[in-house]
Formats: sequence, C-alpha cells, structure tokens
Amino acid sequence: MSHFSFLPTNLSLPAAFALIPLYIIARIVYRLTWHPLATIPGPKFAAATTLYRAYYDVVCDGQWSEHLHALHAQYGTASLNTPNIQQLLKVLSILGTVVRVGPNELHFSDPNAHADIYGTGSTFPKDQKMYRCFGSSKSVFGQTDFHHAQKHRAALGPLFSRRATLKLEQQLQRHVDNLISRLLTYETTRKAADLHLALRSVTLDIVTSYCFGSCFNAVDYAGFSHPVAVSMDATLHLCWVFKHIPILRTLTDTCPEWLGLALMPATKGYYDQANQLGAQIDEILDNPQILANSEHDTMYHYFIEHQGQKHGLPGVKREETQQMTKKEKAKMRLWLLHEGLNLRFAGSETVGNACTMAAFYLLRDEVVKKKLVDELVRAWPDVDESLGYEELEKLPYLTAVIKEALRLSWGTVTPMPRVVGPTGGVVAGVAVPPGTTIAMGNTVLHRNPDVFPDPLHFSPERWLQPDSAATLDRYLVAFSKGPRACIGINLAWCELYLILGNLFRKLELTDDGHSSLKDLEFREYFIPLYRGHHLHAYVEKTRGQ
Ligand code: HEM
Repeated sequence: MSHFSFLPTNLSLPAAFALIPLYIIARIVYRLTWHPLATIPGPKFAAATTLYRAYYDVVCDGQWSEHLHALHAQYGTASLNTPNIQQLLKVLSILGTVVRVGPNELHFSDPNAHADIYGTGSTFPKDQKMYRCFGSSKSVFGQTDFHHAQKHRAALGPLFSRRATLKLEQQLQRHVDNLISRLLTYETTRKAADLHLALRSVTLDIVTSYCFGSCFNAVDYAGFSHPVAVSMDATLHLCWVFKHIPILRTLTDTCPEWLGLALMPATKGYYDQANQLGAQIDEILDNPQILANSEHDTMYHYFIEHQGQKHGLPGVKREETQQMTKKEKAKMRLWLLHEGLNLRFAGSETVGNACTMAAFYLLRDEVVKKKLVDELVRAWPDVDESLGYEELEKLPYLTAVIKEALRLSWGTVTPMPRVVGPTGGVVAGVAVPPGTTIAMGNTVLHRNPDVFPDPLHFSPERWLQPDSAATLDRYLVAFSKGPRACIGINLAWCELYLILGNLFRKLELTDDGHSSLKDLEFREYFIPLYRGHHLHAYVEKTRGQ
C-alpha cells in the first residue's frame, strides 16, 4: 500500500534523480510518523524499510522466524512513548501480541490471532510479494487470490480426499515396505543409516507415484541420496533472494537454461526437476491416451479430464489436447509444471521432516519409545501380518507421537503472509488497516508456553489429557487451518501412520550417538532446513516379539 506519493510527473530526468533521496527520506519519515501502523510497537528500522527483513532473510541465511521470537519478547516490555491516553490504552491492549515487523506488516503472537488470520471464514489473499518468489504462481499453492484458489482447490481436492488416499493405501504400503527392506540392509553392514535422507526419499517416492503415477525409486538409491532428494535443499535458499530482488525470479523463469545456470549455478536442482517433470507433461500432452493405461488417477487425470473446466479453469478433455494450439498447450504445460513442482516439494519435505522429528525424539527417549513400541506390539502381535492405516490411526500413543512430531517440526516455519482487504480487519482484537500484511508463524504458536507448557520438550502425553482434543488440537497448526490449509492433509496423515507405525514395529533403531539438540537449529526457507548432522541410526530387525 502506498500512502505517500508526491512526485510531480513533468520533471526533467536530472531533476527527478535529484529528488530521489528526498523522496526516500520523506517516505521513511511518513512511515515512522503518520503511517496508520505508526503506533504499533516494533523496531524503527523495520518500520522504515523492508531492508530490515532482507537482512534476516538473506544475510543471516533464513533467521527471520527466530528473530520474531526476540522481537515479541522485546516489544512485550517496551517503554511507551505515546502522545495521549487513547493511544496509550490502544498500545497497552496489544502490547507484546503484535509487532510491526515491516513498513506495512504486522506479526501476531496471540494464540487466537491464528484463527482470525487463517481460520474458517478467513478470505484474506496470500501476499503476492512473498509467494511469487517460489515461481509456482499457477499452482494451488501459488494462487494468491482467494476465490481463484478455491476453484483450483475444488479441481484438485478429490485427488487428496480421504477416500482417494484409502484407495491407494496399498501403493503407499509398498513404498514403506521397500523402505524397511532397504534399511534392513544396514543390519548386515553395521553402518548407521541416514534416517533423514531415508525418510525424505520414501516421502518423495510416495508423493511422486501418488501424483504423477511414476517415481524415482529414491529409496533404492545408494545412501538414500538421490539427486532430486538432495537438490531440494540446495535450491531453496534462493527463494529469499528472489523475494527481495524479484527481477531475478523473472529472469530465472524467462531466460534460457544455460544462461540461468551460468548466472546462478545453484538453480541446477530446479532446472533438473523442471526438465524431468516437463518431459512427462510433454509426453502426456502429445499423447493423452497414455493416461488410460495409468494404474490409478493422477494429478493429470484431475486436470485433463474436464475437471478443470468444470471449476472454471483451463481444463481439457483427454481427446481435446491434440487439437490445442501451440499457445494453449504452452499455457497448459506451464500450469501443470507449476502444480507438479509444487506438489513434489510440498508433499515430500514436510512429511519427511515430521517423520525425522518423531524418530529424532524417540531415539533420544527410551521411555517414550518403549510406550510406543508396547502399544504397537499389543495392537500388532504378528509382525508378518500387515496392519492398515485405519487400525493404526486408532492407536492413541502413536497418534500423540505424530501430533507432537508435527508440533515440533512446525509444518512451515516462515509466517505465511496474508493481506487485509479494502474494508480492514480485526485480528486478536486489534483493528488492522486495509492493505496491511499480517501473519503469525507456526513456531510462535507451537512454542507458546501458555498453550504448550515446557514447549521445547517432546511430550506425547500432552495430547493424551482428557480435554486435549478440545483445548490443544485447535492450536496444532502444522497444516495451517481454514480455506487455504494443506490440501494434502489426508495423504500426509496416512503416510505418517504407515511410516512411523512400520518403522517402530518392524525395526530396532539406535541413534548413532552423533545427534544432539543443536542439530535441530534450522535455516528458515518456508520450511526448516536443518543445519546440523543428519539423524543416523543403527538398524536391526525387531526380535522376540
Ligand atoms: C506433514 C505434512 C505436511 C505439512 C505439515 C503441510 C503443511 C502445509 C501448510 C502449513 C500449508 C499452508 C501453506 C500456505 O498457506 O502458504 C500447506 C499447503 C499446501 N500443501 Fe501441505 N503439508 C503437508 C503435506 C502435504 C502433502 C502430502 C501434499 C500433497 C502432495 C501437500 C500439498 C499442499 C498444497 C497443494 C498446499 C497449498 C494449498 C493452498 O494454498 O490452498 N502438503 N501445507
């Protein structure tokens, strides 16, 4: 929102240049004094310029979400300098729960703010300034406009319904069985397996075969280090550079690959994935009949089967793709590419992180691990039989372990920004002016000691209290909430139960002794990128049960 515009339009070029510093100074003065957010506590530098945020995003290598904790602590006790009693009361009522973190941006810490920003009934659009940096503006995730996104979700939603997930459970189970067999090969070598990469690989295989009908077999790759599984982290840090210098995003999207690679070698992972997925899309658009041979419905079936058109999107019938003009095909290709790249990413890193976090804490706490294993053995006495998702989800301790792992793996770690509409909004009792960007980070809510006492302690027991479903579940926001919540939530829950249930029923895992809490420090690039040693474990087959 620009509240300040004073430059005359008929200036000569040198005069205009001479006025630029004046314009910048005037804008800063305005932001610090007359701007509608001027009375909200927060660092003056952040109120003056977005360079403040860029510093924590880019220079500090993804440290914004950590810094937010410090800001709320600091501005919860800040001394006030307000000119009148109304303003004083206003500031006192919001003190500590909201901080002005940018010229036009507020961050909230009041637990109730989450529902106001993201919950049922919220129609705030996503903030384009951030979401465009991911380069997937045509995907469900990248659609910032609320109503457009709802159409898109309606077209893709059935692929991720509970029914659709249950239908494909056996396929998921095959990937999990493969993971268990691969991990068992480490029993003979007596080497510790990289669980972080193993779990990332199985979730990558699951999401790719679920959404695209084929996968990389990343689990079979030596050391679980398939290039795609590894390259996702290698590319992600560029997103904040793209956010603060959007022209670089445009250049990456439009320039030839060789030039993009020469200018930014770190984009190789992105190009590799885009090329691989692009080849599959081309094959389907050229010969859509191959969809008929697919073992099950995929993302392509949901778009290239009239579903898209039904919901007002550029969907086509299978037989119609051959009659599409070159331009229409290119449009369709880009759309499918954005969707595919996003689903591959959204569906593998997140589930992989949650599983790794569960394993990390279970391997450090014998008491918690034993409770889980005892429950699994009771429910699943014969390990050679299989136990399905619908049986596993009835197990209270396993469910509590998963919820606690979701809480401490955060889901996304970057506060997801939304923009208040032209009539303004109210968040946690604070009136927010039109056009303001608002957000509340999952780490801030999941670490709130009033909601989750001793928040950094992994305690499945907190989810087993008689009233926890009523009191705690609404504050577990790893999947976000409301109309823009995670569309893959059913698939994710199914994966979490199958992977963790099988892992801790069939294998005896022992930490290799090199992991510590320090390894949980992360760089924040929408999702957490852990800095430390990957979790490794010695693997044995479960015995005597
Ligand atoms: C533990 C696993 C997962 C977690 C914690 C998680 C978390 C989230 C969160 C927090 C959002 C909201 C993002 C935002 O508002 O910008 C989201 C959106 C989304 N997720 Fe997930 N996710 C998980 C698994 C999956 C899976 C398995 C898929 C599909 C393969 C998926 C696909 C999506 C999509 C397409 C969106 C965009 C929805 C929209 O913007 O309307 N996610 N997810």
